[in-house]
Amino acid sequence: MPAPFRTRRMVEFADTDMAGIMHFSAFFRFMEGAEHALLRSLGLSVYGIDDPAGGDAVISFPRVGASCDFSSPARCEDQLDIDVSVKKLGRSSVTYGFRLSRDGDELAAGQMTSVCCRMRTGQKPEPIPLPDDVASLLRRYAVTDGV
Ligand SMILES: CC(C)(COP(=O)(O)OP(=O)(O)OC[C@H]1O[C@@H](n2cnc3c(N)ncnc32)[C@H](O)[C@@H]1OP(=O)(O)O)[C@@H](O)C(=O)NCCC(=O)NCCSC(=O)c1cc(O)c2ccccc2c1O
Repeated sequence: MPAPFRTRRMVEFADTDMAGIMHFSAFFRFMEGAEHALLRSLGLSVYGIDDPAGGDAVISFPRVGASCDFSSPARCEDQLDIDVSVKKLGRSSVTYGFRLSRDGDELAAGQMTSVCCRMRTGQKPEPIPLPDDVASLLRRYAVTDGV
């Protein structure tokens, strides 16, 4: 099984709540930031990729699902390791899995699903098949057979 993509991020004061622990919404920001870092590491960008059909539409990845389970609190100035893997590659969708840990101890685990879409101003996003080159790059972090 390939190693997950790993990035590290410090918990800032603004990520915490009045109890001094990281707010649940910040976990989603950390997961999203880690996914964007994974895309950058593959030469892709969160701002979009070229339309395989040509033309000037933007191809991007709106989210259709996100969840996270929280098992232990994180505190201001903790350094969190965020591991990202690709749990599922569908026709147009990508489901990422995330593990957030501190010094090897898991604090939270989550997942997010994005759909590859052609985006046109004022129109609903149009799901399109994942371009082969993008799917091939994402497979580097695939964790299940047949992905
Ligand atoms: C995105 C949609 C246009 C998809 O339309 P629809 O759901 O009708 O499409 P399909 O039924 O054909 O399904 C396509 C594909 O998605 C899978 N899927 C659908 N729903 C779910 C779900 N809930 N969980 C898991 N998977 C789901 C389905 O199985 C199909 O998979 P295949 O692999 O078999 O093809 C439409 O759903 C839509 O417009 N939704 C609203 C999107 C939205 O507004 N999201 C919230 C804001 S987006 C956001 O926060 C965001 C964050 C980022 O970090 C971004 C980064 C880069 C770009 C954009 C970002 C972004 O928008």
